[in-house]
Amino acid sequence: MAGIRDREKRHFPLQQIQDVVNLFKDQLSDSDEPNLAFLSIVLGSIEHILTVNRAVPYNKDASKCIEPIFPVIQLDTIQALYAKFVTLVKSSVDLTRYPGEFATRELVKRVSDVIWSGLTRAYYKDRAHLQSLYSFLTGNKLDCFGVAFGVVAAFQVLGYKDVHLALSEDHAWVVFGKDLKETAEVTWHGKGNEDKRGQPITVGVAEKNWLYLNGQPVICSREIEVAAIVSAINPSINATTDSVEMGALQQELLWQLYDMGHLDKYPMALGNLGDLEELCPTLERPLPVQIFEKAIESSKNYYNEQHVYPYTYLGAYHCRKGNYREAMKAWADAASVIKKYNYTREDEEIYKEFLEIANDLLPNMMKSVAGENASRLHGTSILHDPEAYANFLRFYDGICQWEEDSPTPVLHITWAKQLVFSLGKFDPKVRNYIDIHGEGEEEDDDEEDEEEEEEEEEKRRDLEKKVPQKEVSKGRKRKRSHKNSENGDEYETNH
Ligand SMILES: CC1(C)CN=C(N2CCN(c3ncnc4sc(CC(F)F)cc34)CC2)S1
Repeated sequence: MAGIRDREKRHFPLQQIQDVVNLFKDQLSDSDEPNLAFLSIVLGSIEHILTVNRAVPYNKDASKCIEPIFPVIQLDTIQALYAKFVTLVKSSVDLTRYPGEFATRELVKRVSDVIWSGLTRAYYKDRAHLQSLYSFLTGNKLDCFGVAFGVVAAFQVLGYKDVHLALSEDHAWVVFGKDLKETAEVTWHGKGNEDKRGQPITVGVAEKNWLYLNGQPVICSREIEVAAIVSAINPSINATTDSVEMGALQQELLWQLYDMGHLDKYPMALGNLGDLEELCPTLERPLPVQIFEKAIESSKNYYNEQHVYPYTYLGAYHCRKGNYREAMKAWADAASVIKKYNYTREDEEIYKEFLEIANDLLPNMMKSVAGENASRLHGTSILHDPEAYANFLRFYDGICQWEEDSPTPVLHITWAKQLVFSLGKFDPKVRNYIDIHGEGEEEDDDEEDEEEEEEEEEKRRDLEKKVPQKEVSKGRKRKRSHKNSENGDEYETNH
């Protein structure tokens, strides 16, 4: 990888957002690859000044803290850090020992060890602003994503074109070798899990496993790796405040990448852009819902619809806007994706996502709709809507199917309590308008099936006559006892 050339130098000093957008545009339209380490250091240094170390000028009335003007980024600052990274990587790897054009598993493990050994012993891994090489080079700290990205940037410095970032919805690893056929863990995942660095991600590991998206992760090109560091920008100053400037820079860069087609295969980056557009709409750009729909289309077109987050981005948006019908559909669609997976102990992030939907967002939605007299009296609320009820049942059916055959239980008493609460809010009449078919039952269309259906119906009617006013059970009674993951209590539930 050529170092920092005049191409890069002439953009400095960076004094405003447009300067950074122009630098990225130039890097991305260059015949040569965009320089990942260089771009990560630039973004990390801007983010540091705008969020971590905000030298915020106070006007005379100290109560009004004004947003700092964009920091001036000097070339020599970036050059010094870039040289430090190149020196660290090149001095740690004796390339004469790896003569081939493609990386080997041994070399991938070696480079991962170089990044790994550059980290301070113990630090809070989930802290914000640990995603960039600026953080690595000035604070020796990286988060899980940052380590994987650092390995890919290091291989670019070493001149390899085959090592690329692979991204799932909660993990990152690398692909390498001829036709990118090889995979390797290069970072840790979650808390209290032994890292598996150097190991391949086999079909057996990835199959029906959400952490590896059932073998459908985002396999990045150099341009999508740039999109990943832009998407990983974290504009938050603290739990309640974001840097307006940093958010605006991230939004501008994401639109730049969008226009160049580099977000087409990156649903989460599209989701991030949709969230930014909700906060601060850009004139003559697609609406947030349209962007979230593009993320769903991307998952359908490129990832066999194995990604969950495109639907939870959309559901969360509709919930915030009070579009409860649409939120219910998006969440039912999300559950229709997760049901194909088996829940394992390393899937806490998606578990928390569905827990919040089922036990917080949905109940509060039902509560607020039950309180709305007008829509309730006129029967226009979701409580009278068979479609909403069908999606509600599809949501829970997906979660139950997710749990089935899983090594770790999903549901516990709180889930059951909240289900009863939400279910009870629907108007009983809504049940007469939906037709429930089991999984895989086809709509039969020939004669004898019609008769069979009639006989079935006849039997159901007879049974209902015998069984006074009680819902005729369609499923078998299952006794199940499992740990309440919250406090480890044992208890029994009947399904
Ligand atoms: C609907 C949500 C709960 C809202 N934010 C979500 N995010 C999901 C994770 N986010 C991401 N956004 C872009 N790229 C990536 S790659 C990755 C895995 C990590 F290990 F590398 C995570 C992630 C951004 C924020 S999902």
